[in-house]
Amino acid sequence: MTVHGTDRRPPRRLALLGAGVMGETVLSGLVRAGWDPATIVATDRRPERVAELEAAYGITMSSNVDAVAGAETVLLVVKPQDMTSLLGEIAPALDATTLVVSMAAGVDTATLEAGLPAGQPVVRVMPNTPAQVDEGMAAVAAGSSATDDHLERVRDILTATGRVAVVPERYLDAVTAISGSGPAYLFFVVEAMIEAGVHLGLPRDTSTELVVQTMLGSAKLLRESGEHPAILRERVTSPGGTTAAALRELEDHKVRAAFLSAMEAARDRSRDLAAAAREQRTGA
Ligand SMILES: NC(=O)C1=CN([C@@H]2O[C@H](COP(=O)(O)OP(=O)(O)OC[C@H]3O[C@@H](n4cnc5c(N)ncnc54)[C@H](OP(=O)(O)O)[C@@H]3O)[C@@H](O)[C@H]2O)C=CC1
Ligand SMILES: O=C(O)[C@@H]1CCC=N1
Repeated sequence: MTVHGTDRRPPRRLALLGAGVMGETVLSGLVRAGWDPATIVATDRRPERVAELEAAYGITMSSNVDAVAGAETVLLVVKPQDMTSLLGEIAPALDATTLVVSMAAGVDTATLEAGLPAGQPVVRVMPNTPAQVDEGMAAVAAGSSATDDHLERVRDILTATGRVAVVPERYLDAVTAISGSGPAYLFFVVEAMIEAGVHLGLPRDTSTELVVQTMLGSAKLLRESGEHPAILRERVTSPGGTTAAALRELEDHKVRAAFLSAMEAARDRSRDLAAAAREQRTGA
């Protein structure tokens, strides 16, 4: 059921604007963590998406302007390219005390603040999709009017689905390249290893199980041992053995350098998105 207005419902604690992949990741995590769906209102552009999310989570879907009216916290989870117009749409409807949290790659707090009423508290977040299984990694930076209480509120939302680091905003393009986009690189590696297993003659399901459990077990070993990855790698690499033969190929193919270039490209793309958002704003 789509409800507009504020009649006889509990106070809206959270408005989530843009319920795509990342928006649903946050939404589902909060509901899993026990947030009352009646205190969450979300929006999306596509009517079929609205119906799907109402049915799945029992939350209210609304228009952007109705959603932000009276909300304590507004989460912006639209693509960077859609941010300027969304800010323009909601700015007149925001209460002065409402905390605005952006999860968009690139778009900096100065640009967000410039599109909102003066003094509006803003926090920028870079989350990632492993939050879907409560193993997220999010980094958070405060805008010029955000207080420690605002950061604490954002931390409460994000710790429902994983870990949170508060960082200086100048780190966020690098964070985006590492943990924001990072799951995609690891899925890419997993995909390549599964294909390699098939190439070596393993049935696809056997190869998949071997690779996925190896990835999970290696991550757990890293976390629980606290050892440097180079030490753990050395422990697998028997002198003159199979691992040394494989690692030699990875070095010959410059895989380490490729990772560095890939993450520089992601960092640079984040900067480009920021510049485009600034231009959109000043051209608006
Ligand atoms: N996916 C990820 O792993 C991560 C994403 N992010 C950030 O999260 C944001 C969203 O990314 P993602 O979820 O992947 O993208 P999606 O395209 O899946 O989700 C964005 C959603 O917002 C909707 N939307 C666009 N404009 C509006 C509007 N004005 N009002 C309401 N809804 C709107 C889109 O509709 P439509 O389909 O019609 O465009 C879409 O459903 C991005 O800024 C991205 O940088 C950050 C970290 C990780
Ligand atoms: O690819 C992107 O732009 C978004 C930001 C980080 C992960 N996904």
